[in-house]
Amino acid sequence: MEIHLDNVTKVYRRGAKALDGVTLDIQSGVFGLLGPNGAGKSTMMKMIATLVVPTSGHISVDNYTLPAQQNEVRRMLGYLPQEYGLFNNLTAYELMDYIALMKGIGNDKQRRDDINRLLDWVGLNDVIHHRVGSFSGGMKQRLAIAQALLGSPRLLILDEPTAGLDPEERLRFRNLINRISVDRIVILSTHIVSDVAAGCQRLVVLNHGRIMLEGELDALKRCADGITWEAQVDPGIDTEHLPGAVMVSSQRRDGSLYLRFLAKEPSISGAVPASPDLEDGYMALISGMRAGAAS
Ligand SMILES: Nc1ncnc2c1ncn2[C@@H]1O[C@H](COP(=O)(O)OP(=O)(O)OP(=O)(O)O)[C@@H](O)[C@H]1O
Repeated sequence: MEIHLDNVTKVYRRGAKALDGVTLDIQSGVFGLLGPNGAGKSTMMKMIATLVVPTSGHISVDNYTLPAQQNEVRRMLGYLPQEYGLFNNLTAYELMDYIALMKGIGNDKQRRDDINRLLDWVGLNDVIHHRVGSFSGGMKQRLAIAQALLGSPRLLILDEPTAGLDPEERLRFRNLINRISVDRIVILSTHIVSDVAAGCQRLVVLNHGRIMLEGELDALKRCADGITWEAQVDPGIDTEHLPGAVMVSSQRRDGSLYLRFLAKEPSISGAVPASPDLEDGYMALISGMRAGAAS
């Protein structure tokens, strides 16, 4: 399975350029779409989900061209939109049943088996017959993920799927995604770096509608090679205004302040080089301190 975007641009009616000449190939596996708010992630996902038409450029999913063959693409699609309005008066089972019918899963036994299996998978087996309105935010999100999986879609698009999940649920979600990613494309968008750390084979970093980096996770780390530093400093130091530095984190421990920052030269005495992680690489890219390299 393969998705191809060729020089895709989207300009919304009031002039916002959400995507700006994006060219990209996506193959089977988990593909992460990372970027700050407004980067264009949702727009790209909606385009692949056949809900937004590009202003210019071309998109194909397998041999189908969008928007001309959108019905063929919809048949292989599971989609979790960023804002998912669930029907609060239905039970989890009723909601899943309704969506399964909409997706054309007509066989009663298959529908029942699929629903029970998926609700079990996302850990909602105890509340199958409870009303959705009584669910916590995390439970609603898990139900929204389960509905996207109905019909075993070969293409799964998850827009900010971990929003509203607590750390334990995040972990459960990552395991779930790893288990279902075989032989299909899973595209997930997030602005949280650790969401892509577990499980994404490839990722794209988007900013202002453009691809800043495309590659494997290591390519993101490498963006902060040679510019990541750690220092133990006086707690009174003004960390907001360190010349030429981008602050990644600061932690107070035992009366001292421990800084992790990016800089071409260590602007603080006693700073030692640190081995970059994904967060450092992401900050380096987004702050413009280091241009990304395709791998
Ligand atoms: N329907 C719309 N009409 C006009 N402008 C839009 C529309 N949808 C998105 N935009 C604009 O396009 C740009 C990209 O938005 P998009 O939602 O694709 O980004 P995003 O990376 O998903 O961000 P977020 O995580 O905040 O949703 C933003 O400037 C946004 O304001």
